Amino acid sequence: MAPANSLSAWSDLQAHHESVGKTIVLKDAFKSDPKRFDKFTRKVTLPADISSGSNGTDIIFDFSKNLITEETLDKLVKLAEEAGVEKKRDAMFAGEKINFTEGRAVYHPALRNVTNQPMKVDGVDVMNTKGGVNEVLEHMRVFSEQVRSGEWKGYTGKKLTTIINIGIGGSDLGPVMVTEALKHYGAKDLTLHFVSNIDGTHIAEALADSDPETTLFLIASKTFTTAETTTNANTAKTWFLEKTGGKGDIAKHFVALSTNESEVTKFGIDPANMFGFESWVGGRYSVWSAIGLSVVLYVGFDNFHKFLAGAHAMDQHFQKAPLKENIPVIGGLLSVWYSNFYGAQTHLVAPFDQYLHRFPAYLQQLSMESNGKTITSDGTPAKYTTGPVVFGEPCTNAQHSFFQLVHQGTKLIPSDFILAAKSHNPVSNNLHQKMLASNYLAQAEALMVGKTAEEVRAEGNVPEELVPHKVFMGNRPTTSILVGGLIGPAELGALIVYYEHLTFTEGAVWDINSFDQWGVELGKVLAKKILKEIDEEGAGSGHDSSTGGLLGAFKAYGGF
Ligand SMILES: O=P(O)(O)OC[C@H]1O[C@@H](O)[C@@H](O)[C@@H](O)[C@@H]1O
Repeated sequence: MAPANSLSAWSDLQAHHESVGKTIVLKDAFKSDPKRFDKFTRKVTLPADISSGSNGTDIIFDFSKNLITEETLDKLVKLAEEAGVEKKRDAMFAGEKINFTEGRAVYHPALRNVTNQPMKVDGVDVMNTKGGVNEVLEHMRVFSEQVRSGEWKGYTGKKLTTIINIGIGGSDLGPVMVTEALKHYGAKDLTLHFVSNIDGTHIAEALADSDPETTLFLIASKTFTTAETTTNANTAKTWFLEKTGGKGDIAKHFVALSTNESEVTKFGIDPANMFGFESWVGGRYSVWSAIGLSVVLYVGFDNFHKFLAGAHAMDQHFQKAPLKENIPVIGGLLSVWYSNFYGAQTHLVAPFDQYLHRFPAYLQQLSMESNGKTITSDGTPAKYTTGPVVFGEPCTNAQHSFFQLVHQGTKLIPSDFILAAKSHNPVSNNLHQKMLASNYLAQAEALMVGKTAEEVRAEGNVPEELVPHKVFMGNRPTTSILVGGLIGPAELGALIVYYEHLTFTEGAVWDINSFDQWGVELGKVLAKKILKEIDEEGAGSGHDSSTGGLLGAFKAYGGF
């Protein structure tokens, strides 16, 4: 594929940005077009049998408060066409090796292919082959039901009531985020811990809280070679064997979620207690795979299945909807519009939902590990900016911390606001929910309409020298996502997949490989070398004076 800036739609968008984009005033656009909301709002509906509402759940994506006209959207769609977004999407769903730097298919949609469409990689039916998607799912169902019912017992015959998932990156962020988001559906008698950091505090605190007789460890690692995970897992194993005086049965208390059977076996886990998946599942796309076992244990298999089904519904929308109606495509194109034509460097995602408090952290890996790349498909550096810095926190909290900058700072921060119409906790007769919703609506409105100097003065009693400080420029774009009911498993699945395919669309336009992650390697290699040097005499070798100086100081102060 060609670099994005060589496409004719790109130059066309540049000219369009100069003539229209730069001058569009959103509040005026709404005044002059009463149909603007309808024109730029798109909807998916999740069917009743999977959704949390008895009539199905609509999820509304309101793109109307973005800096676009109908012409802009047409031109962005043209860019997607010229960049081959549809062709690339179809190649992904056909199991082609679109992860061209690793020679792998990108096939996580198969994990949520609950309608059992034929899906093949290298001619192999990944759904029904031995060890394939359906078999692993069945293993997850059986195992989770055994653990949840107490039929699966620890070495002293007790029910397992503490689950410690040890994993990092994609083997942690998905399970953490989803179990938090679906806490309402979680088993109340289960305590979950997620240990990811190599900082010994993380595993120590989880172990201090746990009883070896009733603890189940899930060692979650696609490669089973990640230093943090293998070190934490070994520490957990030592703790378990010490605490049980060597009587503890590893087979009853440790399972592996991985693609690497030989390393799993070396660690001492019976392959019968391994839940596998394939190399075509990228770490940041793995919550749908065996890596999601903690989710299944916590919310039960039926809910996990709905989670997959909601994701599948969004996959189908992405596959079938024409580009101009295609919700993740529009989201991705807007990101390109702001990044490449307005110079935006960031993207804020603010869920107005406490259960979604880890959603922005999850999206950081999804987006920034996928599209934090410079090199395009022909091996040359992109001459345009690529993946934005994604950040966020739940609202209303974020409003009381960094929203100052979003409203009055010098940077353009395209923002997504997410709200569910219904709360799982309608306390105080829904007062909280109504206040939450009023903030969700008010923030997007305030960011758009702003406040002029005249309006500030009209409020009266404002000293003239304070007027400029109280002005809000407005015209700051937001996308409002409204879940027309509760956020249950299916709704959550669909929301995640919206962002997955938004990220796909961005990468497809930018002509980068969204599916490798070479950028995480260099630090790992250097850390290995330095780890050795900590145990050797001196302050290491071949380092710059800062690294060497700090290494020496660390050893001296730490007594190493
Ligand atoms: O699941 P494992 O193999 O332990 O990897 C955990 C994480 O490691 C990081 O360095 C990246 O490669 C991530 O994409 C990955 O999710």
